[in-house]
Amino acid sequence: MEQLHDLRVSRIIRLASPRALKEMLPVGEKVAATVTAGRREVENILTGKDSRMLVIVGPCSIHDMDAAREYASKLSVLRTELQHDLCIMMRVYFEKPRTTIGWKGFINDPHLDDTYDIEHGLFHARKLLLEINEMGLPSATEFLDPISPQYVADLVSWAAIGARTIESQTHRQMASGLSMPVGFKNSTDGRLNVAVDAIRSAMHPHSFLGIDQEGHSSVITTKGNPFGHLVLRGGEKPNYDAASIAVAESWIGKSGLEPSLLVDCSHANSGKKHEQQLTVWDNILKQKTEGNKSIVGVMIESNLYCGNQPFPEDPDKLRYGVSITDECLSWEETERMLREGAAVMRKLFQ
Ligand SMILES: O=C[C@H](O)[C@H](O)COP(=O)(O)O
Ligand SMILES: C=C(OP(=O)(O)O)C(=O)O
Repeated sequence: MEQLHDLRVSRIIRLASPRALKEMLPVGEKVAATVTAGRREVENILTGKDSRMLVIVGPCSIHDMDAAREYASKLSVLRTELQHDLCIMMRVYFEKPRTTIGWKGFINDPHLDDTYDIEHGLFHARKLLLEINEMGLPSATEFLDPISPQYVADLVSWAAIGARTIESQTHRQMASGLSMPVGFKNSTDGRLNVAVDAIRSAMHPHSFLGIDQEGHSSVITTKGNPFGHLVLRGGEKPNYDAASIAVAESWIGKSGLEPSLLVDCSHANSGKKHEQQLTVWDNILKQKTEGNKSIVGVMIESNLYCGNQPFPEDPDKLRYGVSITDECLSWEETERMLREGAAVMRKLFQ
């Protein structure tokens, strides 16, 4: 008989189960407290019980554990300093959705050399998330692969469904079972309706195919996620200005959702130019000063040093602390803008 299966599969490597990884890298009390408190903070901001601005800030992607740790230790100090006005969490993105092809993030290819050592990627992603939470700094990430949450989602306080997967039933189902609030991005061309559909879909229970903690394929039945919200990331044109925010508010209002949204200062809102994020941030602060209530948070792409660098032919030649995906603001710029933003928020609520 002719072979009928795996005609285009060249390799299958069995991985350790989620439970086995968690036994190797268990959660301690401090980490559990950080994750839970981070999730509650986001929930309270989304429902208006907490009037601070949520700030999800950090590298476009994680590729170097040392640089990520250094960034996290600086950010955890700033989080404490500005905690009365801003709720700061670190963007810790291990999975990258690509427009066509490209490096798909640390979990997929941690050595940056097409060896796809996913076991290493999952281990070190989990280890870094433990370290960041141990600093008292909650983490935010995008979930892209529907299996990876089983390995790391217990360490995440805010999650995103990205612009490229917002219409995917698989991702909406996954979000319905995630334990943290989930931000849904508008589509890459700027449509809001698909993100609103995603939020409404994820609010409901679903049953679907997934894996359990032992790695066995299973029927997963979820309860629905009541903390879905819209993230404006721009599309064919930016959508952070007051007129675009009014359109978003109307979409949310019509759908009966909580009137809370986040603005991504990067991506199509910045034209992927790192310094443009400052313009978006200033505009958001101006809208807040003028009385806007619906914008409850922002996302900022920031690293130790500004800009980005090409994906390396030789990973040893990488510049330390510089993004290998989208452009990022430098740490100095980030610190300055967040201090200014905190001062604006403080004045508003005095
Ligand atoms: O955040 C990173 C990128 O915007 C996203 O992954 C798409 O990147 P690409 O268009 O370079 O593939
Ligand atoms: C890819 C990202 O965003 P978006 O889905 O908005 O393009 C990202 O935040 O890394």
